[in-house]
Amino acid sequence: MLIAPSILSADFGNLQKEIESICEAGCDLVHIDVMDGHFVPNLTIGPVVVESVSRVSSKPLDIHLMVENNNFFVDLFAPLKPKYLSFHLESEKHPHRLIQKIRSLGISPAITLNPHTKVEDIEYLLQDLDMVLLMSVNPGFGGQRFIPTILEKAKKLKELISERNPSCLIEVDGGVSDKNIKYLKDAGVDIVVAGSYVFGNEDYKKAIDSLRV
Ligand SMILES: O=C(CO)[C@@H](O)[C@H](O)COP(=O)(O)O
Repeated sequence: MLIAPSILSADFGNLQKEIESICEAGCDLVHIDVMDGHFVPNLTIGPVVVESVSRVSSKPLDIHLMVENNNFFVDLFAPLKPKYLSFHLESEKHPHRLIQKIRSLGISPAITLNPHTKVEDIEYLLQDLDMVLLMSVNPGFGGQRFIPTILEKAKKLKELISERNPSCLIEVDGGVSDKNIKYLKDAGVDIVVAGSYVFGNEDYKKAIDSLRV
């Protein structure tokens, strides 16, 4: 299981220290939530802050766009060379085209599904994706409760992935903790995003290690 702490729950007054601490604590990716105030009712950070994060992070960036105008935001963030760049299926009319564009920029393309969206909706995109991000809360805020139906959804997705593109990874984001990590592992999840669970713990290493099942 790979662990990607979401910096949405970090102390933004001490962001450099926070990033260095999670990297030293052994995280695998640094997860960055980009929100535009339209697709979701919250606003977060832009490329200026993310560029600063990339300079102090020793781990690759995993950027999750929660925006309406995906093309505009892909152009903004691609120069920062994240490992993954994901966008929401629900906000994109031409997901296949955007996946090709992200790949052509040398970045691993990923797609995100809201809790209500069926995994079958991306069946014919799977062969072009490196990762699928399943939201286990409604996007927009940290600290929400985990939606358990995501476990069934992850299992269905795993089946589709094994038929269509076994190297595509499954990431789950929202309400992840030591209470549900075993179920996520059993459902075939490869990467978990954890915000409040990691940053709300006094010992980041202990929190990250507890998710490494
Ligand atoms: O994308 C989002 C929220 O939209 C997530 O990345 C949250 O930031 C995860 O926070 P926790 O649920 O782990 O506190």
